[in-house]
This record gives sequence, C-alpha cells and structure tokens, in this order.
Amino acid sequence: MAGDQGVTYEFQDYPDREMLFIDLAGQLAGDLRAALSRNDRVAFAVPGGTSPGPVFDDLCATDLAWDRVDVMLTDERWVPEDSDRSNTRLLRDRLLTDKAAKAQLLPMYMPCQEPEDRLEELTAIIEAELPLSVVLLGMGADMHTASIFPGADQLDAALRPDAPVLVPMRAPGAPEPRVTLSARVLNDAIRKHILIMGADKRAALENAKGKTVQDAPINAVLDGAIVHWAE
Ligand SMILES: O=C1O[C@H](COP(=O)(O)O)[C@@H](O)[C@H](O)[C@H]1O
Repeated sequence: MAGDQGVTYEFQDYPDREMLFIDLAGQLAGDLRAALSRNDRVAFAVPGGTSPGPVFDDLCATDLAWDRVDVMLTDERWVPEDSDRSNTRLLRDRLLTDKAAKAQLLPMYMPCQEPEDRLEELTAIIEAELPLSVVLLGMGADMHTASIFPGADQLDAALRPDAPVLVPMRAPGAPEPRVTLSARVLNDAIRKHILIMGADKRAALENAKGKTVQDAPINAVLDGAIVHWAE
C-alpha cells in the first residue's frame, strides 16, 4: 500500500509491460465478471491515449457476458471519430472487437463544434448508467487523469464533491476541447484501476505526493485504487 495524507492505494509493479497488460486484462475481466454476477448490466469506463491499447487487445479476447457490458470513455477529445486523436476510435479498433464486439459502446462525442452543444444529451445517456462498476484510468506525465488537467478552465468544477457527471474542459496542454467524467463519478466506481508506464510517469506519481488536487489531479482519484506500473 502506498499513500499520502489519508489517501491509500495499492501499487502493483510488473517486471515488464507484457506481463502488466496480461495481468491487468485478467483483473479487469475478473472485476467485470463479479459485477455481472450481481447486476443485469454493468458500466465499464476506460481511458484513451497511447497506453491502454495492448490491455484492450487482451481483454477483448476474454470470455465474459459482453452483451451485458456498457463501455464508455473516462474522457474524450472533441474531434470527429475518424481523427487519429479520437479516443472513441481507439475503443472501436482495439476493445469493441472480437468477443467484446457484443458490448454496447456509449457515446462521449457527438458531431458538433463545441462539447457544450451536446453536453445535456451525453450527460443523460451516461447518468442512466451510474454508478460505474469498473473504471480503468490513465495518467499523463503532467499528472492529469481522464481530461482533468492542471491549469484547465473547468478544473474546480470537475473536482467538486457535487460535480456534474460530465465536464467540458479546455487546458493549456490539450490541443482540442475535451469532455471528462468528473472525479466524483470516477470515485463512485466499485473497482478503480490506474495504468501508468515508464520512469517519467512513476516519477510524476511520486512527485504528486503532498501536492494539491489542483496541481496534481491524479491525487483526486488515487484513494482505493490499484495502480499498475511497468517500466
Ligand atoms: O489525453 C489523454 O491522456 C491520458 C493519458 O494518456 P497517455 O497517452 O499518456 O496514456 C488518458 O488517460 C486520457 O484518457 C486521454 O484522453
């Protein structure tokens, strides 16, 4: 167990990335099966970005009742789905395939100029699924998680205990507008995993210790999580 100021999380350190991908996919499948044994449908939120693709490659080939799983993103970049920056595109290509093709993908983007234009519709779809059963999060080297970035315009709104489900976000380090699940929604998940890889991200996680959630938004979701790390 690692922790800081009342925040405790489990840190799983893997000998290499391949072992992390296989083991994390197995743990996610186990959590989803446990949730499916208690519920008719389960909500599963996953990150985009560069890290989770290989985990999705293993997970999508796993036998479970995918037809009862509702998959959503933790956050989306406000770009059309054919953009190679689209997190939805990553999910369609790497997770909603093979056995997991039977899962239902919930939208976190609708074609229009700004996230605010369709926020109510997206919120209504996601709100009906809550609480999340299982969430996988990523983290950037700047200590952002989902699209909760240090210095972002709606940072406080995403971190408030009474935060809305979805928060539109614009941040200096993000080239396009974003939409993100709030920390409240992420923390309400029954099981919470965080995937980080590389020495820079491990140093960033260490560096987050003692910092405020505004300076290190990862601190807002660490409590009770399992952090999976490999070099
Ligand atoms: O922009 C994003 O960044 C984070 C971290 O991404 P990575 O490429 O460093 O793995 C990701 O978790 C988030 O979902 C994504 O939108």
